[in-house]
Amino acid sequence: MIVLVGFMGAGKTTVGQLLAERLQLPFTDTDAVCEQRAGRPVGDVFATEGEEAFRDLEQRAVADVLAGPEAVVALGGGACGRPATREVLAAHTVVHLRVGFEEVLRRIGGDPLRPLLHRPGLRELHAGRAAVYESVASLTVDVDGRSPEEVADEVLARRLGATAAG
Ligand SMILES: Nc1ncnc2c1ncn2[C@@H]1O[C@H](COP(=O)(O)OP(=O)(O)O)[C@@H](O)[C@H]1O
Ligand SMILES: O=C(O)C1=C[C@@H](OP(=O)(O)O)[C@@H](O)[C@H](O)C1
Ligand SMILES: [Mg+2]
Repeated sequence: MIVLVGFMGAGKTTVGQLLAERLQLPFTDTDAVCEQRAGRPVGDVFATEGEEAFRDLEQRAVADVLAGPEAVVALGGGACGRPATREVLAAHTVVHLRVGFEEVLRRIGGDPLRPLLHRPGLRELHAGRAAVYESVASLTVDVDGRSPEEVADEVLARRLGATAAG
């Protein structure tokens, strides 16, 4: 598996789709799996059942997807908060798409569909999560100011380089 982690707006979903096309692998987004299982959008689950209920649903979705057939997988930005998820990730190639806080605001500052964006303390959440992403990542790619294609190219070049080096 190639698993993409990083903060909201890093481009996990966008770059994941590109990578899957280039590698001719299926693409799975764990938010989409959660929405399918819940029968409604992520924001609705947050609003009606609360964040912890969403995290439970997300933890199960991630575990199931990572136990399935080979794919490119984009996680939701908060999925690595669960210790069980961090443990499962140890068996996979995990790429941290590292995005700066200002870039997050430029990309998705106005998006009403991401419930956490509109909470106080977003900058602190961004800073705190960076260490968590780094703790699970086999590879970190900086994405600020770069197109999805450029980011996908770098992931492929560095991943293949890492494979060739053993
Ligand atoms: N490299 C990029 N440069 C500019 N905008 C991007 C880039 N990657 C993604 N975006 C845009 O940023 C937003 C968030 O991208 P998305 O793939 O949903 O991120 P994530 O899944 O990490 O939250 C989308 O509107 C997307 O079109
Ligand atoms: O960072 C987070 O806690 C979240 C990120 C979202 O996914 P993206 O990272 O794909 O935006 C989605 O799972 C949910 O809104 C919560
Ligand atoms: Mg996404």
